[in-house]
Formats: sequence, structure tokens, C-alpha cells
Amino acid sequence: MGRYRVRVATGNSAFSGSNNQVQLWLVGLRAEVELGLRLRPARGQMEDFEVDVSEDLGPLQFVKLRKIHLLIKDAWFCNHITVWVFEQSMEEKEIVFPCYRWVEGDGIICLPETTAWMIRNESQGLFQKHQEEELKARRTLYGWVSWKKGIPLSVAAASEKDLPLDARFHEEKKVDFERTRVVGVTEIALKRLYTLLSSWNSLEDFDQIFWGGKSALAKRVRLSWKDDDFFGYQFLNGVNPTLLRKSSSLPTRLVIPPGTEDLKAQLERKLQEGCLFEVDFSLLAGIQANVIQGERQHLAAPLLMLKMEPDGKLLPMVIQLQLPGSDSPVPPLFLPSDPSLTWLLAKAWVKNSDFQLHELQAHLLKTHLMAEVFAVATMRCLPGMHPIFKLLIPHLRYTLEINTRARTKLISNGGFFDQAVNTGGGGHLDVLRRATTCLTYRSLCPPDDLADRGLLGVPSAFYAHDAVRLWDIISRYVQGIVQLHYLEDEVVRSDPELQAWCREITEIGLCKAQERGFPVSFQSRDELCHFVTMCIFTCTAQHSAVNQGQLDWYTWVPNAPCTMRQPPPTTKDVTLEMVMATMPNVHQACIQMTISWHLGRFQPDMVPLGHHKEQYFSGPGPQAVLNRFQEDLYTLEREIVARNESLDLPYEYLKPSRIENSITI
Ligand SMILES: CCCCC[C@@H](/C=C/C=C\C/C=C\C/C=C\CCCC(=O)O)OO
Ligand SMILES: [Fe+2]
Repeated sequence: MGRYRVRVATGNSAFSGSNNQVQLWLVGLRAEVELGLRLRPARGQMEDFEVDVSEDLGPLQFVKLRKIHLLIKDAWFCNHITVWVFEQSMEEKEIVFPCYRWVEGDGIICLPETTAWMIRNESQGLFQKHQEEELKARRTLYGWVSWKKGIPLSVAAASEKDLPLDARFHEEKKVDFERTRVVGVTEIALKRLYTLLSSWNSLEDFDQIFWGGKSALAKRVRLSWKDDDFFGYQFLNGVNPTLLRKSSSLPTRLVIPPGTEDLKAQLERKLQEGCLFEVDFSLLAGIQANVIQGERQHLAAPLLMLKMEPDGKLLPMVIQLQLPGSDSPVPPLFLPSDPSLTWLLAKAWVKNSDFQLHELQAHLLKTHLMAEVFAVATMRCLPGMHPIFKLLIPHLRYTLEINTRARTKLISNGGFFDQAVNTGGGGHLDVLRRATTCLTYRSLCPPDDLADRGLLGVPSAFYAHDAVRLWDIISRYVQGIVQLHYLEDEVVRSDPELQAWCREITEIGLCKAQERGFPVSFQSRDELCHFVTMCIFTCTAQHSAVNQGQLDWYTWVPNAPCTMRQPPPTTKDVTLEMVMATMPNVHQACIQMTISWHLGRFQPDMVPLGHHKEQYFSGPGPQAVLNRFQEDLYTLEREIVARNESLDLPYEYLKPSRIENSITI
């Protein structure tokens, strides 16, 4: 018995309130009581009321709530319920029941209090029963599907409309997304009209469609894209810093034609000096090229060799556009000393190939689709009261919807890839399949990946430096939360939901990825922390590193052509007509610019890394861990700002304030 003050907090997004009435129960260890209230929750409001309860409820464990609709069903977004207990001779006690979900229909929803997971074993199985019912419902809502064979599984949803309401964009996000899509389509149409009668026979003609919405760096790209150091820089710190690796030997595919022995000597010298680097696009070899409006597009599978200069500049040394084969046992090598247009076209072929592997492998597969697997497995295996659910859920916001939209608009039949990209038309799916077969756990963990690629401690590798710093900061955050909940390794080993989550990711979502180093169980807190750090890094920092740069590096189309309309050159006499006949045409270029702007622009409702408002945890312990996380991020922010001040090209993509807390675009 005692007096209770109850606070009902409603979400702040549009339509979060409800005209339906809400009924509440307090459920204690010894009894439960219906509060007899009928409140209509209002958007952005916290509504308090007090009740005297005659029964002895015992320690509160749940709040139960139900929305009652007479005529119209009106979903309600409940943030949380907070209860203060005033009991005789005891000071007031605050108990929080997080929700952060839509309340639809008229079923009863059970909210466990925030520390429930810690006391679940002593509570007569009440929490166990709740968890089982919750997961049974979630497994119905969040199903797996194989969208295309050979790539990670996705959420079962033919379009975003089929997703559960809790996985959908909130109104503000949806309106912004749809508005900018309309702006994009309109811009494409206007540019087509504007260029209908204009010439398209010089590289400067791309200026005609290089309109607003571009960044300062995009304008710099337009001026500097032909320069070799600017070209090389992008493999370290551009939109795709994931392919460059330090050479440990001359690649076997690099067949040196007779008469170019001095090139071989230069390469070997750079190799000995430890400053030879390579980017190998062999993954594209043999991929079927797209046919766009009846016009066969073309693909290459380049190898690029570069040298790291003492001043940190990375300069291209040689480009081989095709793998040696029966029809071309010694493919021509293109050099900086070649005629300027020849060398420019060879570099363009490298950047077109980089566009394919960036968008499909680094961006879509290694961030978006990985995050989707984490999201579906989390919803299917971890109950809302589980600490790893609470830790991860803010980093999974909106990901299922943006990925579903990508499957229906970008990589679908007739989508962006089919309309304007030379791996479109099905080749893009083969690239995804090939990339999946070489998707290792190590490649998703920067300390391992960058060590394997020889990029640790390289002064001009700013992505590498910032990625390792962020990994360490996120790792400390994860360890802080894990150590509060798992007091020894045995607790990890004996957590059935956690072990099921791990297996669901590796064996189901990633299709038996244990062969590629992914775990099928966690034997220690360290193993758990490493994996969860990888999940959060992938959903935040890594996506930021490969997404934001689309606006800067892809809107000047010649710097990263989305398609190539003529075969790669086999001789050194390249004309401007050949270059323009190869580069994307006006329509394809317009589409590339629009998509790059739409996907790379700053999201107006973005939540910066570590600054989500939802409070799934409560108490001083988790709050102190989160506070330390935010402080560490702020320290890194200041470090990066200071470093960037001395750079001609500041590297901004891993500045914490620019990293979104989840993959939402
Ligand atoms: C190649 C895949 C990149 C990774 C996925 C991407 C997500 C994109 C999700 C949705 C894009 C939807 C529509 C495209 C936007 C505007 C197009 C305007 C013209 C039109 O055809 O509608 O990561 O960011
Ligand atoms: Fe993205």
C-alpha cells in the first residue's frame, strides 16, 4: 500500500499523441492494480498524476498499458512511464519503464522496469515469461528473407510499407526524404531540358549540370580532379578508403611489358623502401556489363600501383586496366608520362571501378546490409530488457527502412544501377555475391583491417587514424556497459538470448559466416565487447566514412564516373572524342549527381553519435559510462578540428559531430 506518482511521457514526433484513451496497471512482485485512469496522451507532453493504492504491490516490476479506441485507432508513441513510490518511512523511489515504441491496437503492452535484467533470476520467472512472449511477437514481426542468393539475408518486407511501425521513419524523416526525392527527380528533368540543345563534347560541358547543393569540397574536386596527388589522396581519405593496401610484393598480375624495365626497377625500389601501395579491382573481372537504353556499357578490372612520398602524398605510378589473359597476355600499362588524355582516361577507368566497389562493397554490403543483419537478429533474439538490446537499439534507428528503400529504388530492376551504372542490369548482384564471399570479421574491425592493409601509423592516412581512435572510444563505452551487467565471463557463456543472437547473426543473417571469422558464440566478455564494438562502429563511424563523401567526391561526375560507355583503351593514342564518348552521357551524369546529393547530404534530423535521447538504462552506472563516452567523443572532436586546421584538405567524415548514431541514409 502507498502513494504513487505516475508520469506518462509521449514522443515528440508528429502524430505521437493519440485521441484514444490509455489504461495503466502497476504490477508488483506481490500484486497488481489497475489505475482506473483514462488519459489521452498528447504529443511531446509528460502527464503526471498521483494515486493511492491500498494493496501491498511489493517491488514494482512492470507497468502494463493498453490503448482503448472506441471508433478510430490512433497509434500512440510512448517514450516512457516513470513511477515515484512514496512508502511509509522510506524516501521517494524513482522507477523507470522505458518504451520508445508505437502503441497500436488494443492489446496490453508490458513494460519491465529498467533494472529487470539484473534481478530476473529472483523474480519467480515473471520476467522470463514476459521475455518469451515478447520475443515470440517480435519473431512474427521481423522475419528473414533472402532478397538475392549469395548475399546476407534481409528483413522480410517488399517495401517500406510492409515494415513494422517501430521500424518506420518518423514523420519528419519521411517528409524530408520524399521531398528531396521529388527535388531530385525535378532537377534531373530540368537539367535534361537545359542541356537538350547544348554541346557535350568537352569535359567542361559537365559544368552545365554542376548545379547547387554541392559542397565546397565538391567545387575543389571540379578544379583539381585531374591532378595525380589529388587522385591518389582519395584512396587514403576519400569516400572509399577501404581498398588501398601496402604492397608486400609486386602483384603477380602485373606483367611488365618488354622495354619498361625501368618501371619495374622503380616499383621494386619503392617496394624495398616500404612505400609501395596498391589498389586491386580484380573483383570486377568478368562481371557482365550493363546495357542502358540499348547501349552496351563496359567494365574494367584495374590494378593501380602508388608510391607514398616523404611529404605524405600518394602518387600513382602505373595503371593496368585488365587482368592478363589469353587474348591479352601482356595488357598495356598506363603511366603518368603518357599523353595527358591517355593518362586521364586510365585514371577515370580506375575511379569508375572504385565507384562500383565503393557503393556495392564498402557502402551497401559492409555497412547497410551488415547493420540490417544486426537489426533483424536483435529484434528476433534480444528482449527489450536485455542490456545488449538497450546498448544497440539507438544505433539501429531507421536502418531497415532505408535499406528497404535501397532495394526498391537503387539496386532493383529499373533502379539507379540499371539506369546509370555499368555494373547495373545484374552485374551489381554478382559483385555483391563476390564481395560477400570475401567479407571477413577482421575487415569490419579497423585495428585488424588497417593492420592487414599496412595503414597503421601512416601520417597522411587520416581515415585510418580517426577510425582507430573511434574504435577505442566505442570499445571503452561497450566495455563499460558490459562490465556493469556481466560480472564474469561465465555470465556471458550462460546467457541464452545473447548466444542465440550471436548464432542468428553468423549462421542465419550472414549465411554461415563462421568460415570468414565471425563468431558462433561468445566465450568471454572480451569477445562480446569486440563484437558489439564492431556492430556499433559499423552502424555509425564506418557508414559515415563511406556515405558522406558521396556529396563531395561524386557530384563532379568526371572524378568518379558511374558508368563507362566505351571499352577501356588498349593503345596510348586517346582523343578527347574518345574520352567524352566513354564518360557518362548527360542523363546518366544527371542521375549520378542527384543520387550523390540525395545520399550524401546532411540529414536534418540526424542524431550525432552517442547523443540519442532515449534512456533505456537508468541509474548512475550506465549514465556515467555514457557521459564518459560523450566526453571521449568531444576530446576526439577537438583533436580532429586542430589537426584539420593545418591541412589543405581537411578530413571531416569521422569528426564525431558529423557521425550519425545509426544508418538512416
Ligand atoms: C548503391 C547502394 C548504396 C547504399 C545504400 C544507400 C541507401 C539508399 C536508400 C534509398 C535511396 C532511394 C532513392 C534514391 C533517392 C533519390 C533518387 C531520385 C531519383 C529517383 O529515381 O527517385 O546508402 O545511402
Ligand atoms: Fe548510406
